[in-house]
Amino acid sequence: MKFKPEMDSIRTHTVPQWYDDCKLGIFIHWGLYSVPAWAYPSGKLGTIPFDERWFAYNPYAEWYCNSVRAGFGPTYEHHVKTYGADFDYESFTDLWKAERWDPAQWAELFKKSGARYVIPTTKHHDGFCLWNTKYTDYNSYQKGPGRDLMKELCDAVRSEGMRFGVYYSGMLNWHVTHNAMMSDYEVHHPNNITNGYADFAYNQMMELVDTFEPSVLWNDLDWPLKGLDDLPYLFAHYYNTVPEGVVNDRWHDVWFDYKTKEYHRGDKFLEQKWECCQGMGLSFGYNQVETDEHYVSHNELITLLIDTVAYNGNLLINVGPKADGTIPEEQESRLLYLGKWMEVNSPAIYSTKPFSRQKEELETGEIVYYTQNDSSIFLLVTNPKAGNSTLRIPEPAFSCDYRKTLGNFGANVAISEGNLVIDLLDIPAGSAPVVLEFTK
Ligand SMILES: C[C@@H]1N[C@H](CN)[C@@H](O)[C@H](O)[C@@H]1O
Repeated sequence: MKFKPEMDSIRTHTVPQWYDDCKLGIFIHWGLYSVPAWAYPSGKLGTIPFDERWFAYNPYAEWYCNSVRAGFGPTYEHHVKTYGADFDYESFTDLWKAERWDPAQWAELFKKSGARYVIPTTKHHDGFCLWNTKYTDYNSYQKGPGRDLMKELCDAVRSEGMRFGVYYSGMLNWHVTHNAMMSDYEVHHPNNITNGYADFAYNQMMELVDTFEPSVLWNDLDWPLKGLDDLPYLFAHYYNTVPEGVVNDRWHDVWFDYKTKEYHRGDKFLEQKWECCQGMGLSFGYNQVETDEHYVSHNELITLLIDTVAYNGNLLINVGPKADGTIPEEQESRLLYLGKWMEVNSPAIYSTKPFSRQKEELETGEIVYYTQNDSSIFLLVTNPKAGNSTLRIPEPAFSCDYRKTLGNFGANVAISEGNLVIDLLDIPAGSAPVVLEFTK
């Protein structure tokens, strides 16, 4: 066995090339919370104080259970009006049928989007498990849909040639704790800090490793504090079982292969591999209250990917399916649009590395990004003007030869008075970002 259950051994693990190259993944938040599918679209994570103003007005629809437990606020009021004050969260198992779910359709759509890995919630904070786990009957095989949703999805994803990872909420389990969490402190100090719960989480994570041999272990928030000593055993077993496996950074700072960001991007890493996750709207779980206005636009989604890849990151964009197993049209439309763009422009995305300059804002309003591979430098122009326009890039970061545009538009390129001057020709109105390739 290459890895021993000691941190010195674990620290020898490096980020596998596939993870660095693939750049785009699909996150999926699907569970009991998809039945009520209701949250107050209060605002983006990071823009609202992380106190009652966030927790009682939580825009994350997958936090429905906790928002109702608050006992006040819009979600609580919606729950009482819609289901009655005595309707407990676990009763949603009787209403969740997934009657229109076709995992092959999901996998086909994700493949078309250009994504190369898929990470579904196997168990979110509510504690309901989406696989036939032997550690609790509170799962989708014993209750609700009556199916091993993760096995079916894993098979469909892999049959499309994509990698399958698993999200697991190690720290929180609202099937075990019953008080509302109304502060960051309470979220990180739940009262299920028993050794028994730590063992439960460890056993379930080991079961996920042995059952699915997932390409990514995506733990959320933190790991049970009485289970931290278990982690070297978990990581060693995981890496010995899945040699190309990769682990995120939400394990109480014990270890990570890559860093994560959620919505709020702030200062981006460059040397360290990282991943940004967010919904297309303000929520991960499907929120029936959200309309198209809450979602990033089709072109903003592409810019989000570019702004992540140019800084050495991967974008893990979330899909929040409806309880019946269909994907909301607004989300499907954005994934297909992204996929059409990737069909033409993916050479500037897949298997690239950050360039010496990542982004610059031009006086004419365009924002230009750079990526590179061994033979080319790519210049990606977001929000290009319609028709013909001229970009002037002062003190250009390179002097190599212009090769071609990636797409159906023209360009003339020259160096003039120390500027890289690019005439963009025939850009359609509302165009997605356009890409020019230069030969090193
Ligand atoms: C990906 C997101 N992570 C946060 C915790 N930071 C969760 O609270 C949220 O529901 C979602 O799963």
